[in-house]
Amino acid sequence: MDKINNDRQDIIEDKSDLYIIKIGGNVIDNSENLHNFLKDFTALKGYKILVHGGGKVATQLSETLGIEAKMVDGRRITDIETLRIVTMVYGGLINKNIVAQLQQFGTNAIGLTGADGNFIRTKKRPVTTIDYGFVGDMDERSIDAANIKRLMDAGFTPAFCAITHNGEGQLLNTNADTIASALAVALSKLYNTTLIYCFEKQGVLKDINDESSLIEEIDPKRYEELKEQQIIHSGMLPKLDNAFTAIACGVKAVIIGHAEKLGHLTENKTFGTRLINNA
Ligand SMILES: Nc1ncnc2c1ncn2[C@@H]1O[C@H](COP(=O)(O)OP(=O)(O)O)[C@@H](O)[C@H]1O
Ligand SMILES: CC(=O)N[C@@H](CCC(=O)OP(=O)(O)O)C(=O)O
Repeated sequence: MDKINNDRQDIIEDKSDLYIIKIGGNVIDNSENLHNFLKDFTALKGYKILVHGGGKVATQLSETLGIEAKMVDGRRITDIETLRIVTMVYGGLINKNIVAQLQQFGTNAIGLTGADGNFIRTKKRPVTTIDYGFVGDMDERSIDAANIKRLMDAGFTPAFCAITHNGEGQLLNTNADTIASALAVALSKLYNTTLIYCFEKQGVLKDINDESSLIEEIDPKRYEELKEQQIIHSGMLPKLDNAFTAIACGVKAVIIGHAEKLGHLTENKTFGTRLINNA
């Protein structure tokens, strides 16, 4: 075992397998699908971290409260009212329900924002032509990998929501795909890390309306072509950008696939779209 010199603390490299699994808002919104997914998550052996979104639920609550939900390039414009809503929805309602269900299945989950344990510190996105409000951006020092490892060594399974903090008392809203990718990169220094994006489709599709049109592998060149042909658009663009960043920065494998297929990993079978880093 090698000793790694981490900025914040010295830690021992483990190099066990670690799965970082992100679950998207459309699955969370369906209680049966979420339940099945959490059961499959529990069945997966080894070290695991869950990251969840919940954008769909936050949008619904905003609208119920008469606050318009505004997204630009897949990111939510987060004014102070919206920050209150996302904190309640992601950090409270969704996170605690997920933790309770994981406990029911036997996973000793601990529900976290980035402020808890100071595990994820971000910086408020600077105002340019667009003011995103209380949105937090990550950098290479944002994640405290050493203390997350300690939590897992103590037997806990972290379940992160999409709320972070700036270390000066301010909570910030951070895209859950980005959190999953940054966690995977930081923890890949310590573990053999696989990043899995689970959502409501079979993976990256040639035709978004045809679930049988799965693209099984994508490399950076193919990604550029698919973008040009507008086969990939909207929320899939930041997801793939995050996924390619992860694989270029030491993450062993990245999979994008249907939440109902997570159980394939327990049987050592793959699923969805795999990213190839041939850069
Ligand atoms: N080629 C594609 N294949 C699959 N989904 C795509 C594709 N292009 C765009 N999308 C869209 O990307 C969405 C996934 O992104 P997003 O909504 O951010 O996911 P999540 O629910 O995981 O946060 C899909 O629901 C789909 O509408
Ligand atoms: C800044 C920003 O956009 N944050 C996201 C966080 C939630 C999220 O990522 O949820 P899904 O994975 O379900 O899309 C948002 O509020 O929508």
